[in-house]
Formats: sequence, structure tokens, C-alpha cells
Amino acid sequence: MSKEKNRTQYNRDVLFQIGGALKDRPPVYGSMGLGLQETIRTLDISKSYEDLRSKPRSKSLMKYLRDPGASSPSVPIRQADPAKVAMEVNKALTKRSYTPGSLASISWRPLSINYMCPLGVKTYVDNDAASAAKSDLIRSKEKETRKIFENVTTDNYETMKKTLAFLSVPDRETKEDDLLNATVAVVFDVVLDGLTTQPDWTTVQHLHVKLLEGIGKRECFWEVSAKLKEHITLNVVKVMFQCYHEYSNLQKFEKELISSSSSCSSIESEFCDGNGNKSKSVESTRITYAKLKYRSRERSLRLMQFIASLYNSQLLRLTTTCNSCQVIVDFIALHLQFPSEQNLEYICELLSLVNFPRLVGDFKMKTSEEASLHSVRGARLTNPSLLQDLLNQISTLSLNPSVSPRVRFCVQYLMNLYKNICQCDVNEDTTRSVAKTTPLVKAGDKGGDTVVTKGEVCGLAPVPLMSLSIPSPSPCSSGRKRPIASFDYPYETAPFIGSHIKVNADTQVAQELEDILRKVVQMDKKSELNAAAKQLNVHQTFRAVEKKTIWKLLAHEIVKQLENPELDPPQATTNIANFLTELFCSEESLNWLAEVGSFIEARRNLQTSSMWRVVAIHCLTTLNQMLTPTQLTEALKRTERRDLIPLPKYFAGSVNALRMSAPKVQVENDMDSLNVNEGTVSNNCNYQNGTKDLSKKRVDFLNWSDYFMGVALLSAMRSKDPITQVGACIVTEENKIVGIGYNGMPSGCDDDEFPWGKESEFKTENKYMYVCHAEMNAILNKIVGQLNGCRMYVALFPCNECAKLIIQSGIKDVIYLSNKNWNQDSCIASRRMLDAAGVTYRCVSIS
Ligand SMILES: O=c1ccn([C@H]2C[C@H](O)[C@@H](COP(=O)(O)O)O2)c(=O)[nH]1
Repeated sequence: MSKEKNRTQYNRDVLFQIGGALKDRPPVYGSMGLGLQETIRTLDISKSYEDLRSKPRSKSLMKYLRDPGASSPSVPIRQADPAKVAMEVNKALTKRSYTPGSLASISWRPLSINYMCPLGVKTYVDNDAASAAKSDLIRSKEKETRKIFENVTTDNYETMKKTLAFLSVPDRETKEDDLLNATVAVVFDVVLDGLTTQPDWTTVQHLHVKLLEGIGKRECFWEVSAKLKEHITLNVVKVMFQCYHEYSNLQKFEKELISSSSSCSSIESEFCDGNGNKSKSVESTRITYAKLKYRSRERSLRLMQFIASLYNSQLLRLTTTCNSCQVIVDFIALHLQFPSEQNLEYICELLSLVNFPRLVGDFKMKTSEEASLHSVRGARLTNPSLLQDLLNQISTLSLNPSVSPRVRFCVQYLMNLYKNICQCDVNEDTTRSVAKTTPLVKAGDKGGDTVVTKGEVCGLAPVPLMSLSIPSPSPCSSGRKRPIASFDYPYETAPFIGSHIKVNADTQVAQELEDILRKVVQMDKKSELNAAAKQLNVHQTFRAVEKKTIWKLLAHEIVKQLENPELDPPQATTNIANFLTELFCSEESLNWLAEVGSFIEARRNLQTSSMWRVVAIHCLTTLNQMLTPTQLTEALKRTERRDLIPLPKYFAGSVNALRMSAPKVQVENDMDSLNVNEGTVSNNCNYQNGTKDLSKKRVDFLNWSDYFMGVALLSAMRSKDPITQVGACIVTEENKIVGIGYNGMPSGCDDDEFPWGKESEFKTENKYMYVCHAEMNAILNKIVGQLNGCRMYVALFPCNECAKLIIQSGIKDVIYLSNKNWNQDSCIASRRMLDAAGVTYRCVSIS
């Protein structure tokens, strides 16, 4: 048997195998007729087909097993999942160890539905040798073209272009379209791949040559591109590059831009006949478009990103100020015909390229004089009301529940922006000032070198949403407020931050986020932001972002300053102080900072000592400022957190300086604030002329704080621990001692028997397993029912286990002497719990 025969026979078997495998499954697709005839003929299975018809395997297949010659039955077309179909078929094939041969490829190719499996399952059997040869040819041409494009230079272009694939189409009738399509694709890929994010001028010129020479002179290229619906994009590219070439000719650019947008009407005409009615082929056009859309979308998106990158690199300042709004708006209109989440997102990207203020300017343009003034610099919308319609449509679409919060947010953001701009007074003055302040790229300038003054364009920079910066409310150069209403940062930024950081957490984005967060902080909208983030389910991400950005950055900045060997010189100190002012602008922000887990982490990284050393410096620095007594008191109190400032050198300096410059600092009482002895020799009225006056009250008595801490220390002296003796003393709000304890073995556990060491490799041979902590003992030894509202004086900052007991017993304040384990996990956890539970803690020293 010939090889061919074998194969045919095999095919038939395979078809039956598939039939068996898919028996009783409803058909996924239902067009029959010529395709079926063709299949039966090609695969030589008419006999088997007849067999099958006479003994149908399932009722559901019956209706499909018709006369091969009969006209196509009207079977409802159902949505088939191509991947599933392919999988099913492949599964059936693999089960029988089928080697792909004549049923060469089973793929989903909606526009090349040629053959049909007679068993009701639509598969795409590409066994057409001619078609295989065709794709081979296309592939090789594609390869060839790509190679040529890759090697093309401005010098060899003339020679190279002669060999370009699309210039040597062998069979115009049948192959041209495919080859041209392939070429268009290659040209696009090559051109767009060549565009780096920051293209240099030579690249731009080089690509310009490629495009203009390679594309512009070839009419058929445009025909193809029209079919591909990519011509708008292509024209934009073309115009952009022409613009580079002749960028002084604004009017020409303007004209070209507008004429390129008129090509949109050709798309319209494909959907409608001359009378505006939908044409018969509308469905197929939609399918064609839908198929082409993705490729087109991907490319145009890259293009838009490219435009934005040019904008950012100042190369395209001219085109963006001369805004190709109409083109973009038309493009949006096109995409709106196929509303989907993906398209909406894309539309948002496009919208963010629209220079709204300029558009609004256009809307409000009354006189022709104004219009002509404006048109010198900006493209005018040929149909301004279209934008309004579009925006309404987009708004409505975004309300669909299937639209993700992120896209909804983007739409809302843009709508708000637009609304706000519309409400602004964009009058002649504004227009003039825009025109006046719009930077000009002069002929001969190298794009990258163009100097553009920051903030001089009154409007939203057409930067794509991905890198959207929230415009700062700074006044523009004319002194007027920017024509953008203020934003409600929290609600607008939360989802933005939440979603965008996921995609892109590069430095630039981090920087932007940091700016946003900083503003949010300044506006005191933190809680709202958190609420919004929570509501929008981006809270976690937001937290992560926050962690990554503002506090870390600030902390790092401070570390950088600290690591600077020149720390003490005034400049470094001022820098640090500036960062700290932000951190310590209020007591609230300080607490808030402590709440932020990342800050605690950052603080740990910083090492407490360095951090608080800076606090001390900050305090010193603040002395140079005009501070109110209250502020001084606050600053002074802060320095008293000696637990946080273990560098007495700095601490002492700042405290002394503060004290000296704040003579009226109110010391609230000896327990709560500065822990200084009320009675000192200098003001001790017991002494007069060096002799003690025994008729007067003694004033250098022990203050409460020292007294209770003294009791704790006294109790510690009972401890048998050879290394650390801890004592604790619990005191009521009325200063009554209600519990005392020290660290020791539990009752009944002989402290001569149990271990006091801590170095044994066996955990059970170390003291930690057995010792009852001082805090625990003090709590257990209490002589009152409840400890609610009590204070605890303890020699050592409590560990996490003790913190739990403290919190649970209702103690509200912990006063400690030593923080030697401060940076150990147990103390970190302890602080976290105490903070969360609202138990205050402070370090004191005894006089
Ligand atoms: O909050 C605390 C923490 C520790 N202790 C006791 C437990 C031990 O007896 C010592 C610590 O011994 P080291 O050798 O310093 O590790 O302090 C406590 O009572 N309360």
C-alpha cells in the first residue's frame, strides 16, 4: 500500500477513535455541508461514513450525520472553547498513540474552517499540502524580511529594500495578502523592538528612514494595513517620524495628523453601508476585527508606551503639546465597539494620553479668532462632542460588575479629572498662557537636549496611566492655580497604589508612590487611605507598598546620613533634622510611626542607637528654632525616652541645652515625666548658709519613682540568679504597693537542685526552662483582687511572656531601668503587644 493510502486509512481510524472518545458529547460547533463533503472525500472515508450513519453511536450525533451532499443544516452555533476542543481531540489521539501525520495539526483557526470531523466535533484538520507549503513560504518570507530589516542601515537601505519580501511577491493573486500581512507584522515588530524606552536621536532617525522609505512608498502596504485596522497607528507613527524630520513645520504636522485620523471613517464604512445601516458582512467584519484586534492592540499599546517614553525623554514634547487628540479619541471610539475589560483598560491608557485641558479649551473656544489662535499650536477635535459621548459610554461600561475595581478606578479617575478640568475656567487667558508657556522644540535641537521648564505646561502631562503621577497642586508659571481641581488623594490613590505597584515596583514608581504617600501624610488622610485601601481589597498591597516606600526611604536616608563620616557638620545634621521633622511633626505621627510594622523593622535595621542619636541631634537642632514652651517640653520629654537613646553623649547634650533654653518647662510630676529629684542641693530649702534647718520639711526625700524602683531593686537582691537579678513592684494609681516579686525557681523546686547556668547544650539543663520571672511573681503575689490601672516598676524591660501577663492583668504602665535585651525578639514582640494593647512603657534611671 502506498504511503498515502496508509495515511488515509489511518485517518479514518483516527476519526472513529475520536468519535468513540467523544461519543455522547454534544457537538461544539455546527456548520456542515461542503466542509463535510470535503472531509469525507479527502480522507476517503465515505464507506465508513455510511457505516456510521447506519449505526449511529449516539442519538445526539444523528442529526449531524446527513447526506454529504445535503445543504448545511441550521445547527445553532455554540460557543466553543478552542483550547478544550484541541485538548479533547489531542487526548483521543494520544490515547491511541497517534503520530501526527495527515491530521497534521489540530488547531483553532476561526477563519480557516475547511474541514470537519463527521462525528460532530469541529476540529481543524490541516492536511492540505498546498496550505502547508503556503505557510512555509510565509514563514520563510517572514524570516527573510526580518533578517533584512535587522541588517538595514541608512547606508545600505536602498540595496536592501529591493530584496524585501513584500517587494517580491511571487503570486499576487493568492499569496500577496498573506505575505503582506506577514511583512506588516515584521515591520512592526522590528520597528517597535528597535524603539528603546529612551531612544536616542540616531535611532529615531534611523527608524524614520526605515518607515518612510520602506512603508511610505508602497501603496499596497497601506491597503494591507487598512485591512489590519492598524493604519491609524501606522499613520500616527508615520506622522510622528515625519514630525521629527520636519519638526518646525507645525501646520503641516497638524494637517497630516488630522488627515490620518480621517482614515477612521473607512473602518466605519466597513461596519455600515452608505446609509449608516449595518452592512450584511457586519458579523464577519466583527470577527475579522476581533481576530486582528489583539495583535493590533498589543502593537498600538507598545506604540503608545513608546510615545509616552518619548514624551518623557522630551523628544516628543512637540507632538504632545500639539496633541494628537482626535486620533486618540477616534481610536478610543474604535475600541469601544468591542467593550471588554481588556479594552477598557486600554481605553484608559489612551485616555490618559489625551490632553484634557486642551480639549476643554477647544470646547470652550467661542470665536474663530480664538480658534485660530489655538489651532496654531494645538490640534482641534473635528468632532468635540464625540469625546463627551465617549466618556459617557466609558463611564457606563465601567459600572458593569464584571469590570475589575482597578479598571473602574482608572475610568473614574479619568472621568473625575475630565470633570474637574471642565469646571475650571479654561478661558482665553489660560489658552494664551498655555500657548506662551508651551515649550518649543526649535529646529536643529537635539531632542534629548531640549530644555523644558518644569511645571510650565498648564495641564495634565499625557503620561500613560502606568506611570501616572498625581499632579501637584502647585501654581503654574503664570501664577494661576493649575486648572486641575484638587484630588481626594486617599480614595483616588489607594487602588492606584495597590494595583500598580504589583505590576511595576521599579525605582521610578517607588519614587512616585513615595511622593503620593508623603502628600497623603501631610494631608492627614492616612486613615481614610487605609479605609479606602481596605474597601478596595488592596490593603495588603498598600501596606507592602508603604513598607517599601516612604518609611524605608526615610529610614534609609537617615542611615545614609548617619553613615556619613561627616555626620556632625551642620549640613548633615540639618538634613537629618529635616527628615525627622517629617517623622516627628507631631506626637501622633510618632505613635503612628511606631504602629507601622515596617517602621519598627526599619528602626531595628537602623539600630536603635543610631536612630535615637539622631533624635537627640534633632532636639539640639530644634533649639535653634523658635519653639513654644509646650514644644520644648515635648522635645524634652522625647529626649527622656532614654531607652531609645542609649548614647548619653548626644542625649545629655541635647537635654542640657533644652533645659537651659526652656527654663519654664513644666515638669508634670515626678512620676510621669523627667524623673528628676524635686529636691536638689541648689534649691533645697532645708539648707541655709550650709546648715540644715530642722524646723522645715525635708525636701530631698525620695520621689515616688525612685522609691518604687528602689523596692523593685531591693526585691531583686533576693534573686539567686548569678547573672541577672530582676525585681518588680506593682503600684496602684494611689501609689500603694500591691505586689512584689523577683526572678526565682518555682516554689517546691529546690534552687540548689535546679540549674542556674544557661550554656548547657541541653535546654533542660538551663535556667530558662524553670525560672519564674520577676513580673510573673509580682503579679501572682498581688494582694488585691484586680491590678487594673496599676503601674509596674521593674528592673528589666519585660520579655514577651511577661508582657502577656502584664497586659492580661490590666497593668497600664511599665517603668523599667534596663533595656539590655531591647533588640532581642522577645522584647520586640513584647513592645508590639504592649503597643497594641495600649500599655505604656518608659525607661527611668534612679537618682
Ligand atoms: O522579663 C524578664 C526577663 C528575664 N527575667 C529573668 C529570667 C532570668 O533569671 C534572668 C535573665 O537571665 P540572663 O542570664 O540575663 O539571660 O532574668 C525576668 O525576671 N524578667
